[in-house]
Order: sequence, then C-alpha cells, then structure tokens
Amino acid sequence: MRSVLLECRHLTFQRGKSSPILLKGLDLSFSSRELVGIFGVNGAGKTTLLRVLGGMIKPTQGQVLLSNKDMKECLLSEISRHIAYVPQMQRHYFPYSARRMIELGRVPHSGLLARISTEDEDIVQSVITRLGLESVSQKMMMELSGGERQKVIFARALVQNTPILLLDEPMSGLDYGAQYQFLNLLAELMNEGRLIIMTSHRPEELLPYGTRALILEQGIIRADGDVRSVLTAENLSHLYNIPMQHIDHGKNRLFYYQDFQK
Ligand SMILES: Nc1ncnc2c1ncn2[C@@H]1O[C@H](COP(=O)(O)OP(=O)(O)OP(=O)(O)O)[C@@H](O)[C@H]1O
Repeated sequence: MRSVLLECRHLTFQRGKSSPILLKGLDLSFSSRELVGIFGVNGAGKTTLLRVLGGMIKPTQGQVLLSNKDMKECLLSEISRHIAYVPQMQRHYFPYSARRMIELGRVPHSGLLARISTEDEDIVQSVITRLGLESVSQKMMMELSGGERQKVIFARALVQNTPILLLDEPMSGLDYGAQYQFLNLLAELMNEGRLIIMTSHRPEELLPYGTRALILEQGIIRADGDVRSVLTAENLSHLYNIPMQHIDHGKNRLFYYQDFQK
C-alpha cells in the first residue's frame, strides 16, 4: 500500500516583494513508491520547488507537510532523517575524501560529533559497492571528475537512508552507461518503497520507470499525471515552443525535433 509522504498546500514562493511569484498556490501530494519528474524551461522554478519541498527554503505562503506534519514544526534532524537532497552539480567542495563525504550522510542518524559506528561503516561500504565507487573512495573530492563527484553526492544521499529522495538534475554529468545504471538503481529504490522526485531536462530518462511527471510553467502545474500522458510531443512542443515529435519503442519514447533540416 502507498502512503502519502510529502504534500504541499497552497504553496506560494516569492523571493522578495518586487520579485516574480515563482510558485503560485501549488497543491501537490506525493506518496511512497513514486518516481516523479519535474519538467519546465530554464528558470521555471524547478529547483526552487524541490528546495521548498525539502525544507531548505520556507514558502512565502502555504504549507509543506512531511508525513502529515507541518514542516514548520519539524526539527532539522527530523527532516534530514526523512529527506535526502542532491543538488545540481557543484564545483567546490570541502577538502574531504570521497569516503568522508559519503560518511557525512550518516550524520542525521549518528550526530555531528559522534564517531562513525561499525553499523554506519557497513552502510557506507554497501553503498560504495552498490554504486561501484571503490576505486574513487580514497581520492579527494577535488580530484574527481564531475560525474564521479555527482555519484559520490548521490551516495551520500543514499547512506542517509531516507524514504524521500529529492534529486536536482541527477543525471546531467553521467556518461551513457552510468545513466543506464542510475535509472535502474532509481527503479530499485522506488520498488523498495521510496518516493523519488527529480528535476530533468530529458523526458526520455523518465519514460521507462517514471510513474508520474509534472510540468511547471509560469508558477503553476500545467500537467500532472502518468509519464506517458504528460511527456508527449504535443505537451513538450507547447512548453518549449518548438516543433517536436515522439516515437514509442517498448517502454521507451524517443523525442526529436520536427523539420530540423529546414
Ligand atoms: N539564490 C537566488 N537568488 C535570487 N534569484 C534566484 C536564486 N536562485 C534562483 N533564482 C531565480 O529564481 C528563478 C527560478 O530558479 P530555479 O533555479 O528554481 O529554476 P529551474 O527551473 O531549476 O532552472 P534550471 O532548469 O535552469 O535549473 C530563476 O529566475 C532564478 O534566476
């Protein structure tokens, strides 16, 4: 059975009085065992929505509810035991090794000053193995490639062992093979019962396993539903104002620009 893990009610967000209203009274509900993609043009507010849902920034109006509890009443430690957030690719990191960076994901469970326990070490090691990070785990973060860093930050979120994962363009730096493995991993995590919400610019990546897609446009949700009904050439042509077509192939849907050669 699915249970509602995260909701927002009448969620409005505006940075300042003279700034545009980025999110306009959104009502959304997300449950366990969902893999949701948020789509929208650059600057539409996808990251902002993820960050408000993750409790990192407060709504201007409205509420975010974590397992039915108003997030305003949740301690930071409580939020981080429920939600792991993976930001868009960053350039600068503290001078930590990859393993140390991953270990930090255990802090919500063990506390900032506690020594890492044997149980924590086992969890960290199992995630390093699951993501194939053995060869980079002893290297410093700044010595890693962009895609390797991306995997390490995802590993940190996984060891947090939360029912909710919020991922901001998680596949942007991954090579083709790593994207394939990552998609399969997301499907596994969803089947374990997690709620995964990710932003994306590539509808293809959501089609095989995604359960739901949202289109955020001018502060409102223009479409919300099953991936195959939302991520259509018609909806994307309208969203990006370009002529698009799609072809279905099994579980996959391929998108292409119509009349590209003209
Ligand atoms: N820290 C900030 N201070 C001021 N404005 C910001 C800040 N972060 C984002 N914005 C603005 O808020 C708007 C929404 O940004 P957001 O990052 O949520 O968009 P997005 O849909 O995730 O975009 P992209 O697809 O380019 O990543 C943009 O106009 C952006 O310039």
